[in-house]
Amino acid sequence: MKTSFPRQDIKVLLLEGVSRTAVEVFERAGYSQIEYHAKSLPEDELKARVADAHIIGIRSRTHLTAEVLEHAKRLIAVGCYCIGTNQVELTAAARLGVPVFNAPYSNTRSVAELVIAEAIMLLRGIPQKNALCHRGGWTKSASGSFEVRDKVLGIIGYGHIGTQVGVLAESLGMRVIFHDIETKLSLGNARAAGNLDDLLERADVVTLHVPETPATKLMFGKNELDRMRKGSLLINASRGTVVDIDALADALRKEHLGGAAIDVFPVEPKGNDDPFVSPLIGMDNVILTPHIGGSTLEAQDNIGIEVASKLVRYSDNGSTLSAVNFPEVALPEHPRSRRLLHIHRNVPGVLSRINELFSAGNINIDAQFLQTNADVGYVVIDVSADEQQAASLKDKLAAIPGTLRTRVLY
Ligand SMILES: NC(=O)C1=CN([C@@H]2O[C@H](COP(=O)(O)OP(=O)(O)OC[C@H]3O[C@@H](n4cnc5c(N)ncnc54)[C@H](O)[C@@H]3O)[C@@H](O)[C@H]2O)C=CC1
Ligand SMILES: O=C(O)C(=O)COP(=O)(O)O
Repeated sequence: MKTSFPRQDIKVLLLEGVSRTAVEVFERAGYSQIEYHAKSLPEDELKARVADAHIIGIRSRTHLTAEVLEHAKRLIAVGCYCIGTNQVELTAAARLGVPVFNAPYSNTRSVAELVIAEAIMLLRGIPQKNALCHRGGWTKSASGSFEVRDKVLGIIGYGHIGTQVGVLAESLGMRVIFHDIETKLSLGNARAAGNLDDLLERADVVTLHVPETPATKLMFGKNELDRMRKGSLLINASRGTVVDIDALADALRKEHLGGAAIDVFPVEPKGNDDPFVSPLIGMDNVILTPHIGGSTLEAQDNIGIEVASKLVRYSDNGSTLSAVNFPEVALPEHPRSRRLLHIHRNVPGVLSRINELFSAGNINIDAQFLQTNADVGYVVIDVSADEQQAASLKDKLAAIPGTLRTRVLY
């Protein structure tokens, strides 16, 4: 289908080494202006690179703050090639008329597998034994080494990842308890703990799977660590801001915890050439991984396809299905009509102004789709109009008070 804004004029900026499958999706769809960076960019360079970008693709490291987004004057959409979207100021993006997409499930299994592997390794004391062997030592002993069977796994945040971890853990014979702020359907024999303290007091291994929100920031500090059983183990593959890392280092030094596996940190290096600094460095009973919970080839390839496809679909057809900050509209193709998009602040009266415009111009509306959220209204109008009429309608739509963006798609 011919779009009114040629695809070859649409600039796609891809950062943080997103999978090449994303590039292939864009290229197959006719998008040829693709700027690809293997790293996240320092803020000044980011502001410069986003200035003429229509589509931006990032992973967890790039912070698209309101200030950065203000520099992206041509921005149509953002794709987070990951699950977390905390790195984007979602409300600011919505207020600029920019939908943000992610891949809510594509790396779920990868994180769950890593967590299970870490639970096994930690319960067997493998990190310490491995470190000692590398130093030429040898401690063949069963002391402090346990099977996972029959141990209690406490899952905090029983969402997509938490439930997958629970299912895998039960298949190994673990007893699963969980805590969530929402009421959740238990899978298998998992049971909701009475509350967070109850979970901490019962679990042999605690694993965190909450998103980064104001409520989860430092939700796991000295109090929570003190509540954990002596010798128990902590796994965090959620976000580095969730755990007070100094309090964790302290609990490990005092041997209150038996070990930990940490994949995410309050401050993470921007790329693979930058140094990693953490109070946990040098602790043999701690597995440190460089935020690779979701970094498997399977997950990254799927994420590349999933997010790029959502971005292409929005750019070509206007569909916002599964956008995380935007009214969701799934649109059929109407190739014989012209499609106009109108994104506006969600204030009373905009839709009637839009419809007045069409009736005054005697333009027939073939189909109309409207969805709103607290901040934004999104209207898609398919009309019988020629190219000139569509261009003039776009200008008139843009003049309606409260308008954030208008586009003629085709
Ligand atoms: N290490 C890595 O590479 C990866 C990390 N992640 C992180 O894992 C997080 C979780 O992912 P999903 O399971 O897909 O998200 P999800 O949204 O399906 O599940 C999160 C769960 O946490 C619960 N929750 C929220 N606030 C809570 C609180 N204060 N206390 C207890 N429960 C709370 C929610 O109700 C929900 O059930 C992501 O937001 C992301 O930050 C995701 C993928 C890869
Ligand atoms: O999916 C997520 O939320 C992750 O944390 C994975 O992030 P990444 O794409 O590896 O930077």
